[in-house]
Amino acid sequence: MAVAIKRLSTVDADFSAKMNALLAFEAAADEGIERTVAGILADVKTRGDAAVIEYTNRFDRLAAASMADLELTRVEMQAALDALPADRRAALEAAAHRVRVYHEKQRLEGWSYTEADGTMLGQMITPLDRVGLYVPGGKAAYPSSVLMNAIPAKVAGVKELIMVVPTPDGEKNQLVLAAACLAGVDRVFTLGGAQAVGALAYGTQTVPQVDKIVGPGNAYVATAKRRVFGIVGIDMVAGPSEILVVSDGSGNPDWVAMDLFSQAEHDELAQSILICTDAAFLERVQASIEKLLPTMPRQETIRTSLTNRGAFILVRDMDEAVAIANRVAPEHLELALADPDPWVDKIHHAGAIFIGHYTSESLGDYCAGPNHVLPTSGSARFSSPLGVYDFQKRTSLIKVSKAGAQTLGRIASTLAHGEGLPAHAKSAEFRLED
Ligand SMILES: NC(=O)c1ccc[n+]([C@@H]2O[C@H](COP(=O)([O-])OP(=O)(O)OC[C@H]3O[C@@H](n4cnc5c(N)ncnc54)[C@H](O)[C@@H]3O)[C@@H](O)[C@H]2O)c1
Ligand SMILES: N[C@H](CO)Cc1c[nH]c[nH+]1
Ligand SMILES: [Zn+2]
Repeated sequence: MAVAIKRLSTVDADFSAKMNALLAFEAAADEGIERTVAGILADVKTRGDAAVIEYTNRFDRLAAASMADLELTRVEMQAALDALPADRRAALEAAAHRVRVYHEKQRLEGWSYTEADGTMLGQMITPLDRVGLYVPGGKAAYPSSVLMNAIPAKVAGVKELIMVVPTPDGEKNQLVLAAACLAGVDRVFTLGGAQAVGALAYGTQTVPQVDKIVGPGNAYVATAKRRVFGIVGIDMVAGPSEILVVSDGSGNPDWVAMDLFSQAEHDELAQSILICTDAAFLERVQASIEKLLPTMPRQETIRTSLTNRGAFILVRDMDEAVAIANRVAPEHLELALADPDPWVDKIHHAGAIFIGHYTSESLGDYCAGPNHVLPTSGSARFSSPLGVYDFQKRTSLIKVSKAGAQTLGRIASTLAHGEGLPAHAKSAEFRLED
């Protein structure tokens, strides 16, 4: 059965309406999910461990009697790392190294300057004390997400990393445990969904309350993160994975088809879009999809994702392609072009840009170095990849000299009177000499 991927063309009169429909999906806006998550969070807040255990047993089909059954020991994590086959361990270590090197460049440094009268002003950078890492594990296990979340946190100097990862049916993914060990995660609980987010946000008798929760997850996780924001910090509300390929008809259609599959296989809700200036190339990619899909183990997920949320968009030229890409603001954008470099700085909204035929998005997911936790659902218009800066806080520093207090005191006093706040004015005036 052919994959009925949507076809759009900029020459169509209703192109704009079709684009709106394509982008209408809003992550976690489902009312049923909102209600379920609100109930779980309230229950975890009130009953703590008991509620966490009940929801985990229900949703992940476990039989935990106490929280001790839902926490992994250091010994277990080390054993997982030690038992890894040599090729997997080498790949994990190589990826961890590359991710660390890239993220070390992101560390924010403090700064200060001193004015002529001796007043010093500056900014101090401090790491967060305790962070919760959500590692998804419902439909697939993500050791790479352990590295992408934990390594920047460690580079920032976070003192304590608490990881949660669901283990449906009690299946513990050994590569996930090994990655947690390698990345220096402090504690791991086998919890998922809204109950895991609630435990980290409110703290329970066993799970320590964290300052910030980071990491992607499904709609239950995203909704829970949005609801606990304010009690704790969050990195972003991540939706399903997305890829947008911009093609000029050069390159291999099989490569493009597989790149579209690579995000579609994550989730039925993932989005894969191909924008192309060449109608004949779109047909070649469609043929590649039909040829390659039967060879894929997760073909039903890919088919559903491509059918419901995928699209081929025929454009008149590269300027149109870039304008549409900027409107979509995708999580991942591939420039599958013969000469991609001139187009890079015309892309203003994308989580990550993959430049040229050899840069498959999958390399970024695992080991190129940049983070794979990226803004989705158009939020690349205003937010950035997860990075070291997400684990650092800025504090302003102000040290006013006696001379500085005279100049600043007069300005502050005048403005404070203007705001009708006499105590503010007096506190500045007390320090004036005349
Ligand atoms: N942005 C990224 O960097 C990135 C990386 C990896 C994965 N992802 C995305 O993360 C998502 C992972 O989703 P997942 O489902 O595989 O794992 P998940 O860990 O996010 O969710 C699993 C949990 O969902 C909860 N849940 C499931 N059904 C429920 C229900 N009916 N009621 C209440 N709770 C329920 C359960 O508690 C379960 O433990 C995918 O969309 C994938 O594309 C994103
Ligand atoms: N593509 C995902 C982010 O959207 C990250 C990932 C992890 N493993 C494979 N891929
Ligand atoms: Zn991926």
